[in-house]
Amino acid sequence: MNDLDPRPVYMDHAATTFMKPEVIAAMAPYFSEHFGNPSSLYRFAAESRQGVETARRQVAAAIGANPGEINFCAGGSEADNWAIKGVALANRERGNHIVTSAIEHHAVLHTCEWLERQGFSVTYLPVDEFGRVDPADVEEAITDRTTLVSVMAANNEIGTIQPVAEIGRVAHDHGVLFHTDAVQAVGAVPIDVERMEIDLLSLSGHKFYGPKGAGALYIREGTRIESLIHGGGQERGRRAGTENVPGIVGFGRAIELATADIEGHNRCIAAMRDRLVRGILASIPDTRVNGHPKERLANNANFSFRYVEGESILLLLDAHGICASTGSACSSGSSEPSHVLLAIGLPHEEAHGSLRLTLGDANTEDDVDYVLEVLPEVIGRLRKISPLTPSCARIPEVD
Ligand SMILES: Cc1ncc(COP(=O)(O)O)c(C=O)c1O
Ligand code: FES
Repeated sequence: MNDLDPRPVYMDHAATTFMKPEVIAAMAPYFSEHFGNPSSLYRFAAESRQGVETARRQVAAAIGANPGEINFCAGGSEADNWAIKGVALANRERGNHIVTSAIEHHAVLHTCEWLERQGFSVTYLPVDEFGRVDPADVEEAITDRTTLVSVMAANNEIGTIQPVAEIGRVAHDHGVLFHTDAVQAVGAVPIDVERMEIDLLSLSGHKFYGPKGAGALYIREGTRIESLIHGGGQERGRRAGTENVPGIVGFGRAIELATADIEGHNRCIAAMRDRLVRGILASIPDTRVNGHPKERLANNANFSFRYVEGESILLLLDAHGICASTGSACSSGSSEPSHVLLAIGLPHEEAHGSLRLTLGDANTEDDVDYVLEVLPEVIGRLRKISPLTPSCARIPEVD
């Protein structure tokens, strides 16, 4: 970004995405002319009802489900809470044990911790150095008291894709339900709930160019699950509250667009990402790439730069108009760096200097060039002033 071009270089698509014009266009009439309450009986409200049902079909088609198995809610966090608390509470007489992984999103981890405080027991599986869960570990962790396995489809920080189908098979071999948080995977990894043996799957619209505050939980027909939100009879009595009709309509259109050509989209994004990674590794010494070399989201690049601190990197990048993320957490008041980076075995110092760049439809090759121009300078400047930098370290040249 310079004085002539105030557009930021946005490389934080894992945090959220802009909304596609087609999505905004699909939503627009539901803010104005089709404002009826889908539950109302007069004909005027039928447009709203149809908007919701069209979206339900679009979501179902995108993941290989039946429309009746799609339940709209307020986003990925609610879907995760619903899946885990809902299954744990509904199946209490069968058991009180849940198996999950150490690198789940906090919407899963904090939900599991809450359940532990209510008397449930949770196994947090370790991951390997690339962030993969071993299906054999899932099998070993399952006991006759286990009611749910919850392992994310793809990790939001390091982009690692899990062997979801294998984990689903293991869970089902033992008669245990399988939930996956697919918030980061939808639109990037083809999802088929039948083939992958998934019973519950969390989705969030704002990660695939849809609206924020719109999400869904796929619940396989016949699954025993409690509701979290009680009240009216919306969502066939499973999730009360007047529907966010424009949000649901946008969510449906966005998932349809995001899953139309996953392979072609990934090819294009991965080409940019790979050039970015190569350029960074070539120009900044003492750098490592975190996550799986192959089984990773096409748009994700996660680095650790030794001797520097992630939040300082972000501040300097921000001063250059670059939006990115870090796994370090000073500003949030926690002195602990990312649980994901620690779980893949990074020493504390390296986990502190992490940077996540996630590409998407907002990016061009020029953006990659710009980051490749700015980042070595930023890291060089920080290493020069860092007390951690040894005198023998090679520091990128700073003007
Ligand atoms: C893997 C994962 N799960 C859940 C969430 C929460 O989704 P939402 O922001 O829609 O509540 C996120 C969002 O960052 C995520 O990346
Ligand atoms: S110094 Fe920032 S998270 Fe540790």
